[in-house]
Amino acid sequence: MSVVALVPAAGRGVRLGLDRPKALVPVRGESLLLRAVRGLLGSGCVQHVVVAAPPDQVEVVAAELAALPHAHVVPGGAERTDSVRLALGAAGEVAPDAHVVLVHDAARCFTPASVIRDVVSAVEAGAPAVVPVLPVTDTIKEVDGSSTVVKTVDRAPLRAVQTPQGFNIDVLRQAYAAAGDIATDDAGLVERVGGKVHTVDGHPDALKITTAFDLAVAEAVLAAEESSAK
Ligand SMILES: Nc1ccn([C@@H]2O[C@H](COP(=O)(O)OP(=O)(O)OP(=O)(O)O)[C@@H](O)[C@H]2O)c(=O)n1
Ligand SMILES: C[C@](O)(CO)[C@H](O)COP(=O)(O)O
Repeated sequence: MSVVALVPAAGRGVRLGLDRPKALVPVRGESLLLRAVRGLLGSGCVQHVVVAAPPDQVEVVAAELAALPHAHVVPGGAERTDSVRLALGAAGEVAPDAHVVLVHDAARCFTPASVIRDVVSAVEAGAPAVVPVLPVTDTIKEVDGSSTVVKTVDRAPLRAVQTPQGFNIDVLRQAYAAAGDIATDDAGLVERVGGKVHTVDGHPDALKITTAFDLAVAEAVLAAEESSAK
């Protein structure tokens, strides 16, 4: 029995606006993707990784990960959901004994190992689907089409969702088999087929690198960590 992680990394990074796919963008000399895959394998609870690469960059991505054992690369799709579906298909061949599957954004490459382990432990303890979450800290308002506030939403029960999201592999396969549409996250597909999704504590370090500001914050935090370690 093993744990396989699927890493959707086929996005273009339009909001980051650089000259290459976001997963291949370096932070202090190492790409987001290399950091994400190494973090999964280094957590001690993931045995196989399947990366969904931009279809025209499969060889570049494979070369990027060549030094890591147990990392496989497949072409991704047009939407994140398509990329995960393709990686999930390949997982059956790469890790036929997998009982737990994680789905982890390459763009959340600073996720602490403790979060990865907590998600895996919760699935192994019997949860069909598990997501790491953080409380919402801003005031949230609903607005209408003319940018006018309709109401202030009670934020107490709201949570911001991170990755890795963990699943019993049969549950995720069933959700993807039933899904006729895309979703912004994988647990959303499990919800649509009536599956129960559990939560564990997320971590601020598991932020998704989306904009140039996020990248600058990551650079600054790593630089500070490196200089305090000297
Ligand atoms: N067709 C796609 C789109 C996204 N992703 C991956 O899904 C994760 C979360 O997506 P996001 O952060 O939105 O990345 P991009 O789609 O690249 O960003 P943008 O929307 O700015 O282009 C990323 O690791 C991204 O590479 C993917 O594998 N396949
Ligand atoms: C999966 C995810 O990272 C959870 O927060 C997020 O939904 C991805 O969304 P995106 O719009 O594809 O960045």
